[in-house]
Amino acid sequence: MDLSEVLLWTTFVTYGSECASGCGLTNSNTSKILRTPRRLAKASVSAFSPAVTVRSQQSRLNMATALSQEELKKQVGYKAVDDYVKSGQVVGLGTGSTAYYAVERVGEKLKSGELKDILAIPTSIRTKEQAEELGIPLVTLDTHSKLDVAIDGADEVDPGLNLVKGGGGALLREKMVEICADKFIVIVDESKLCDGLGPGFPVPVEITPFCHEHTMRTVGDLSTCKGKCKPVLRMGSSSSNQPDGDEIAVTDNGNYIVDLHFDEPIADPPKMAEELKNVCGVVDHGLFCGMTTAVIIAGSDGISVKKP
Ligand SMILES: O=C(CO)[C@H](O)[C@H](O)COP(=O)(O)O
Repeated sequence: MDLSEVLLWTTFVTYGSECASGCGLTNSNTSKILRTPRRLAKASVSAFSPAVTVRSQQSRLNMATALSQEELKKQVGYKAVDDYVKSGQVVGLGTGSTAYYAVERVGEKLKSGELKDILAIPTSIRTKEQAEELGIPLVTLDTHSKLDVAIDGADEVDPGLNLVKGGGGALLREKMVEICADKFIVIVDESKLCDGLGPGFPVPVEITPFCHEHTMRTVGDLSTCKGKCKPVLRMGSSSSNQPDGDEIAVTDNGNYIVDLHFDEPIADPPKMAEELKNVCGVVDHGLFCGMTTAVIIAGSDGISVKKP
């Protein structure tokens, strides 16, 4: 065994050994897996489908892929809590299928007594419900404007640790909470790393329902967007950018989401962030620039940490 194998094995024993049976990959638990990431969509669907009783060799392979990706999410979620959350802290709880495991770990450690006096601020209704089920004491930014740490997933991470977030539709609350944290810890598997934001995952923009078509046009005409992206109004569930319904998707805040589909990497994400923020009718957007304290990345070679 070389060093990377030892690290991977140690990590697996610590964070992943219960995953095959306990990470939630049962049909009754699929609702807890908050969003299926784009690269796993097909694998996960076949793995979760109750109708499939005889699996082909390919779908068994898909099942194995899904399991291992869930293991990776659990590893980073647990590690972020183990490394960064201490008793007495105010903690931001992210949203999504990776953040799910960080929330789970906080609940577990509070129950065992390993963590005490935690106050948590959830970034979505889904996360609030999960935290309440686990008995995690909750507060809001109204009473606690300063957080010690926030932990969340991301849809894309560029080499400068700028992020695209909001695939799960929680970008506004995520940004409001995470911007108030002393440390913002991002947890991803290595499929989320990219050379440039944009082409790998559409950039979500939360807009007011009032005159949303006008706002979409205005966004599409920005210098950083015009001729470079296609704005698509999110339909169906706000927690997925795959159209899965005929109604316009509505966020936890009662707003709509436009997903900006880019073919080429965004040349200047901070400039685009500033342009978007200046549009009247845009509430916020999924570009999280200069916010990251550390990214914990799970890959086939083990866990690594990147800092700016
Ligand atoms: O921004 C988010 C939700 O609004 C999520 O953090 C992001 O979409 C990553 O989700 P997942 O861990 O399920 O891939």
